[in-house]
Amino acid sequence: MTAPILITGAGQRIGLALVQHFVASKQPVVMTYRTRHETIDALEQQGVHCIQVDFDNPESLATLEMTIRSHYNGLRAIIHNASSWDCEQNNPDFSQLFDNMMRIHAKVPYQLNLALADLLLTDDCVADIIHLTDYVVETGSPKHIAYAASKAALDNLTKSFASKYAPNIKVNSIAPSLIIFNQHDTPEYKAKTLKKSLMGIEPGCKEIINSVELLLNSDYITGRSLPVDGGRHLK
Ligand SMILES: NC(=O)C1=CN([C@@H]2O[C@H](COP(=O)(O)OP(=O)(O)OC[C@H]3O[C@@H](n4cnc5c(N)ncnc54)[C@H](OP(=O)(O)O)[C@@H]3O)[C@@H](O)[C@H]2O)C=CC1
Ligand SMILES: Nc1nc2c(c(=O)[nH]1)N=C([C@H](O)[C@@H](O)CO)CN2
Repeated sequence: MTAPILITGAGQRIGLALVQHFVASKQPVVMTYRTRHETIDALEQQGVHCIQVDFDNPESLATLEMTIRSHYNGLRAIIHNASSWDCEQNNPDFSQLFDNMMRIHAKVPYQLNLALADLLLTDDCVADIIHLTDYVVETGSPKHIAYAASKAALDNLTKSFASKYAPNIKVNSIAPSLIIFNQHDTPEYKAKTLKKSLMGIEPGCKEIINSVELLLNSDYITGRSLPVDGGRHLK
């Protein structure tokens, strides 16, 4: 029996698309969600193990580790997808914002990678850790300062864990720019954002699915960041 892939923050959008992709390809998957979106019922009916986790809760990591260990003897991969795209404009308490960004984007992946590494080593194939970072790791972001810094920290964790866990576990980042808009995005924001890349499109979750599959199927790529950004760096 193939060991499951663990995906965090998969109750909606990209994480959910990844879960649905793996269900369709018969790859076992276990996911965490914070808010019980209506999607969770359907996933559970399809046999997906959905674990409710709010990583802001200090006990959440120990509880998640215990739950994973009580159900599985190994993991094929961990995909750190959970994220909060928060900004200074919406958070006058900059200290709290910084802590929140660093916790979800860097501290949680750091602690889970250390706590669950032995489960990644039980499979007879090379295992994977994939960090979802962001194009702004390269540039910073004046409107999402703490967010960008925390994603840069996650990108650095990729390098450290790739060295620490080679050759049995590959560790890579996927660094997207626009993949999918949010429901509240205005037409003006969308038009402005589409102009930021050479391709000028909202590509959709398939770009991340394809990138994840590329990394999972590689025997050689590790310690690297896969840019999925429509040529934004050349605009
Ligand atoms: N969408 C895009 O265009 C881009 C996405 N990315 C990155 O790709 C990844 C997926 O993006 P996207 O699907 O838009 O992500 P979302 O903004 O939809 O967030 C993914 C999930 O993270 C969960 N989450 C947030 N905070 C916590 C927490 N404290 N504890 C547990 N879960 C939490 C959310 O839970 P809840 O449902 O409860 O809110 C949400 O379902 C992210 O890492 C993102 O930064 C990077 C660049 C562009
Ligand atoms: N957790 C999230 N991170 C990011 C999101 C998002 O919706 N949730 N969206 C973006 C933007 O698409 C940006 O890449 C382009 O404006 C960035 N990160």
